Amino acid sequence: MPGAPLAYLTRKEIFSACHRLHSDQLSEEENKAVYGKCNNFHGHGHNYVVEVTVRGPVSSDTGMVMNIAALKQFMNKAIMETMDHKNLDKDVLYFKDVVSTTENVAIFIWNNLFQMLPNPSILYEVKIHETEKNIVIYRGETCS
Ligand SMILES: Nc1nc2c(c(=O)[nH]1)N=C([C@H](O)[C@H](O)COP(=O)(O)OP(=O)(O)OP(=O)(O)O)CN2
Ligand SMILES: [Zn+2]
Repeated sequence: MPGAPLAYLTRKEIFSACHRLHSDQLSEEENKAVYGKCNNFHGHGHNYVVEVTVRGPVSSDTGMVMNIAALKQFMNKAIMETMDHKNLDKDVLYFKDVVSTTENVAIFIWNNLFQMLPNPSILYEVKIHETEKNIVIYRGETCS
């Protein structure tokens, strides 16, 4: 809709999960050197704060970019049902061979939502606060 106002809509969800940073591509020693305390055998947990942003025209009919109720449902499926109160490395197949860094969790969420959204082109950003201090943003971009 050329000329329609373009707005950014963000919804936040919080999920609790545990993980261990460990790569099968590395030796035990290399894992300890690369991941330090995060490679501890029994793992650790986070309360991940996820912010999903969609971007699109504000419909003159509904006054919405998309219904937050719909975004909430998609995020429930893409995030809460798949990862809340789970062990990412043992309960989520995606992380069987992918290291459960926050970068990869953001990519996983993006991929899930991209497949679910009726109009995936409005998906703009997945932002994850792994801790108070560690934040990752993914926008579906690839390096050229
Ligand atoms: N590039 C990444 N590096 C690290 C990630 C990650 O997802 N991507 N994750 C971790 C660990 O999961 C860890 O739990 C977080 O590390 P850390 O910074 O030690 O956690 P805190 O912020 O709580 O520690 P502070 O001492 O308060 O900084 C590590 N690296
Ligand atoms: Zn961690």
